[in-house]
Amino acid sequence: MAQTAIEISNVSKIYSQTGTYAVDHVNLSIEEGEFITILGSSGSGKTTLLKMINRLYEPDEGSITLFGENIAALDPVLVRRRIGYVIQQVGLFPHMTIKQNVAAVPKLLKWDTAKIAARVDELLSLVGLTPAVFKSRYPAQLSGGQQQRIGLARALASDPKIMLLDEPFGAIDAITRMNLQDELLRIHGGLKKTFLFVTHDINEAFKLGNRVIVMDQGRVCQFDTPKNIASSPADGFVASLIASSREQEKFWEGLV
Ligand SMILES: Nc1ncnc2c1ncn2[C@@H]1O[C@H](COP(=O)(O)OP(=O)(O)OP(=O)(O)O)[C@@H](O)[C@H]1O
Repeated sequence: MAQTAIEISNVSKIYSQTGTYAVDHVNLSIEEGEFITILGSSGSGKTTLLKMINRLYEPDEGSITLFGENIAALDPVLVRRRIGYVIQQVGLFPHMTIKQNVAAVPKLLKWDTAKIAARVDELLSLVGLTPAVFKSRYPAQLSGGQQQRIGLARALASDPKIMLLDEPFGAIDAITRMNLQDELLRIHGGLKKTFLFVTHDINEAFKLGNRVIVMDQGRVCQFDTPKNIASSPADGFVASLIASSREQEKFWEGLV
């Protein structure tokens, strides 16, 4: 049986400025190797939940364990090194080449030069960019989609077991986004890592996730397979999300 990769027990986060629960008593158990998507509207607590998993934020209540270890007892820097993190604003280092960007964490970990060079080539190929073409370019010389691929390569560099992806394709055009989704599925299938992917797009969530977490106002409304959620929505919010997606389908059917 697969090991539990992430266990979230009764976790809450209350921002002092507003006094309301951004994340409200969340319980989740995620198995190693799963591709989990977190779906919810703006402000539903998706990013806050993700940031508590890599200790960018601390929960006000509850606990989080990664492979059985409570992260509150670990050095936050160590936790972050064990987790790959990709965000919408990729945040590549502008004055470093693509090679230097991808090599940043292995360099911090003091890998030897030959191992780093081989890893950079391997990762660029994995994300679909020819190493010889892209290695010596700077981030500004890449398209948004290519930068996002580099962000993914950089996050994978030290071979973390868990990848957190916060709307990584949010600012990408529809066609590139579809290609990136397919590539991400291929990469996930080959790597056996646990992926947690945040999106507000129901089609993206249902296409990528083997299970989907639906969030609303800090709470988990449903956590199940796309098929089960589509056939048995747990509450009115989930039902309305599915209904809105079906409305869009009808719109397209009406056009052709
Ligand atoms: N640093 C902060 N200080 C105060 N309130 C915050 C902070 N970050 C988020 N919030 C509030 O917490 C709630 C959850 O925010 P969060 O960013 O986690 O939502 P989200 O689902 O990721 O939204 P989006 O899809 O828009 O990124 C929101 O009501 C937001 O206004």
